[in-house]
Amino acid sequence: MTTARDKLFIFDTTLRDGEQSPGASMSPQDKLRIAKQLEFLGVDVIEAGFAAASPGDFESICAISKVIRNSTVCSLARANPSDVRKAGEAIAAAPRRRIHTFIATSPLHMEKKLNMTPEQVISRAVEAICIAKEYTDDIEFSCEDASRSQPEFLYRIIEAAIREGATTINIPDTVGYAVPSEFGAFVRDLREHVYNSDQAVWSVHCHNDLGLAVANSLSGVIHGGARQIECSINGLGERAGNCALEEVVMAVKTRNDFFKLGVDINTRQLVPTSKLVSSVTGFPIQPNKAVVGSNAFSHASGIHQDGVIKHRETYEIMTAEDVGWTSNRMVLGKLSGRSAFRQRVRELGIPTKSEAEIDDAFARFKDLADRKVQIFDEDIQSLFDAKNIQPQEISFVSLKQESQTGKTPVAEVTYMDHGEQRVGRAEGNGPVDATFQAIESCAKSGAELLLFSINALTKGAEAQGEVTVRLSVGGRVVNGNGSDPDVLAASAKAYLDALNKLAKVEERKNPQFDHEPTP
Ligand SMILES: CC(=O)SCCNC(=O)CCNC(=O)[C@H](O)C(C)(C)COP(=O)(O)OP(=O)(O)OC[C@H]1O[C@@H](n2cnc3c(N)ncnc32)[C@H](O)[C@@H]1OP(=O)(O)O
Ligand SMILES: CC(C)C(=O)C(=O)O
Ligand SMILES: [Mg+2]
Repeated sequence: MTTARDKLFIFDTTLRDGEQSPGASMSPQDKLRIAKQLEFLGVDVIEAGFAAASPGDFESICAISKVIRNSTVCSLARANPSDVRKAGEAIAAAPRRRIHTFIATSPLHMEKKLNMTPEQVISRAVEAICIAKEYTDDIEFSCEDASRSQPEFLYRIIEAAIREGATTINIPDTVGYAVPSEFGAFVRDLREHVYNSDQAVWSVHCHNDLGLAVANSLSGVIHGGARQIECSINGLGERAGNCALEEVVMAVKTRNDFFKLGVDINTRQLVPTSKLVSSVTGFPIQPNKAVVGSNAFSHASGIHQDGVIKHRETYEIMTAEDVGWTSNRMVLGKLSGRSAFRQRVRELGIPTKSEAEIDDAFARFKDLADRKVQIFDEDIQSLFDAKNIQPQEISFVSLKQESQTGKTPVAEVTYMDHGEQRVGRAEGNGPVDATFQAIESCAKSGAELLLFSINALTKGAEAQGEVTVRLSVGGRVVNGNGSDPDVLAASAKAYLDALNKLAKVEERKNPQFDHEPTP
């Protein structure tokens, strides 16, 4: 447990600034799911929305306030009485509740946007804080566009805000204009010149227009003395986004020797939270994204793979498990070496008689990798299978489909499993899903579908469809392919092909593998 002095508060704004990402609008149900996950992750504050923005946002903050118990629930409000009252009403049910009121303080914004004098801006801020006090004693005040504001004006407005009752002072780099050393010094200068600065927690809110949001936030903490960082999952936010929560948290944790600050975040929930936000918003996570990208703990080059196999820390500064991945990953390709190849062969349970046999297969592997971008487990298997081709044990027989607009599609798939005929029938979200569910109703493999793609093998409406599915079970990943003029039949064939490959991996690992059909 960390003490108040050395604790760094994590203020999550995925549901407010995150939703300002063009295209990232979230339904109230989605927001509630994300809020619960953020609470589980352990964030100190959840900025649940902007109550005055719409009746939907108001209701969604109310709903979140009713269920969240361990994080503070916060609503944003402009510095006007009606926004502040709406925010206060929306968060009323939360045991820990905060009103976050803001007004722009840069000459540009005050003159061109607000059309207010600096004195009017100060009195608006003070009035908003005064009204907020009717609803809570946890009040945050933000000087929007602070990094382009004049320090002398900021001293005055911040002093007035704290005097009126603001308990957190947030310094936003609203347009991502700051650079790290300058921003840290800027926050420190404000803290040193505001006479009552010690009566509030100082916070930073950095945007990523120049890709500096995490660096600026950390500088605000280490050089400026801020003790709250405003951030969002996957760095979601207005324009180029906000400081990414997963990055800033792991920076502080991994370099605790330098930061010496406590963050009470359950880091094993970072990847699940990132995946949830990505699936709700439809914003994919780039593979090379720090911490939560699929490549963040993947090693593709032989020298690195060899190092990691010998001693993980040679090329990893965090563990994959600590941020919520199942494990790190060795990706086999043309840059891989013998070490990683040998390890994968063993993991797949492929029997080998000698090092020479592995060397021989490795030479063929390099040749294949020169021609194929990604090498999957079944490609490795096939290097050894070439001499010992086994018949397909699971094979497609026929498919019946019932699809009609407005009705749930139903599929019936007949297939052979080690000599037994199996017939599976199921409904699904679409015809392809119904087909896969029908197979799973018999096969019960528990496989997760990682990829589904269709290509036309020939031109024209009668084109043969080639389907690829990628399945994962217990860390094993295989691809299955199927082709047929009927893309649904091609999909069923591809799924069954992948199940075949999974079964072969099991057979190799455990020769006693039971072929009895599932009842
Ligand atoms: C930096 C940030 O991220 S700030 C948060 C940004 N988020 C959002 O804007 C999302 C939610 N916003 C909305 O739904 C709408 O903009 C509303 C409901 C808040 C306001 O809608 P409208 O009343 O139609 O106003 P509109 O959005 O066109 O203009 C904003 C008005 O607020 C004023 N304003 C802007 N910021 C502030 C502030 N912090 N305090 C007081 N007034 C402000 C503007 O000067 C403008 O006033 P004007 O209409 O008198 O010129
Ligand atoms: C409302 C404030 C904190 C904001 O989002 C910004 O200035 O970027
Ligand atoms: Mg912002």
